[in-house]
Amino acid sequence: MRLDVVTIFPEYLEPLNVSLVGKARARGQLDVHVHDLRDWTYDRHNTVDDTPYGGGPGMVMKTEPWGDALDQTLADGYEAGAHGPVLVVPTPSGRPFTQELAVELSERPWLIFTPARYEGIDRRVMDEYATRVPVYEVSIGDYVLAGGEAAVLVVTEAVARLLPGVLGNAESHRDDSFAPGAMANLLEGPVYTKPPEWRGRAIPEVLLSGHHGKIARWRRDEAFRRTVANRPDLIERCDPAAFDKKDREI
Ligand SMILES: Nc1cc(-c2ccc3ccn(Cc4ccc(CN5CCCCC5)cc4)c3c2)n[nH]1
Repeated sequence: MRLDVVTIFPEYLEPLNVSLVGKARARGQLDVHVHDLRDWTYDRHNTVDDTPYGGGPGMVMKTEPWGDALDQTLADGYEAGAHGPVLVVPTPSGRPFTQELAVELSERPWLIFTPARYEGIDRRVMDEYATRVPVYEVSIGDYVLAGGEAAVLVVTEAVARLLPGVLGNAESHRDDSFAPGAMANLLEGPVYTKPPEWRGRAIPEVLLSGHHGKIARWRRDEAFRRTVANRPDLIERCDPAAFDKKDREI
């Protein structure tokens, strides 16, 4: 997969050099290119913003730098043999970024992120590129950030861990909260490791029993409890067949 990011804060994307994404890049599973939007400004102050038409708070990012940057980014990617680009535009007003959307994006060969700052990008930019490539406007949550770069880190990590071979077998995403299967739509339950006792706190006996069926049932019940407590809205999405009443020890 090829990832391009166009930003006025390229240093904000340094975390893409470490950990899971960094390793995937080193292994050649991800080809990441970060571009400074100001490279496509030609005035003395490298201006990327201006006042909003119609008045209102803050500044709006100008069309020309984005147009030149995205044209060049697309041309470079095609030149390098990439294909099927989609634009991923972080915004508070976008569609919710979910595990389902992470899966959809992980199946694309080329993502171009356009994290903005100020009050966002002049609408005509995405109107223009929507005639050429799919544009995904995504929100990573119902809160307002100062810009889109943090969202790029979030989306990139969620997508990268789904790429074949990126997560080791031991870290499978098969049992993710929102992955299909009996645990689908349930939150993660509690996890434990050695020592067997810590500050007078022991491990739930069932986890030491070696009885895999009982352990699986206990984990499902704990996930259910946690979901009821923290995300009751997810319960209605659960598959009732996954919860045979006689099994559940609630
Ligand atoms: N999930 C999530 C993603 C973001 C995100 C993503 C990208 C950018 C780029 C800029 N900001 C800041 C910002 C601040 C306020 C507004 C609203 N404002 C109201 C008046 C008319 C103009 C728009 C919009 C953007 C961003 C914020 N926040 N949260």
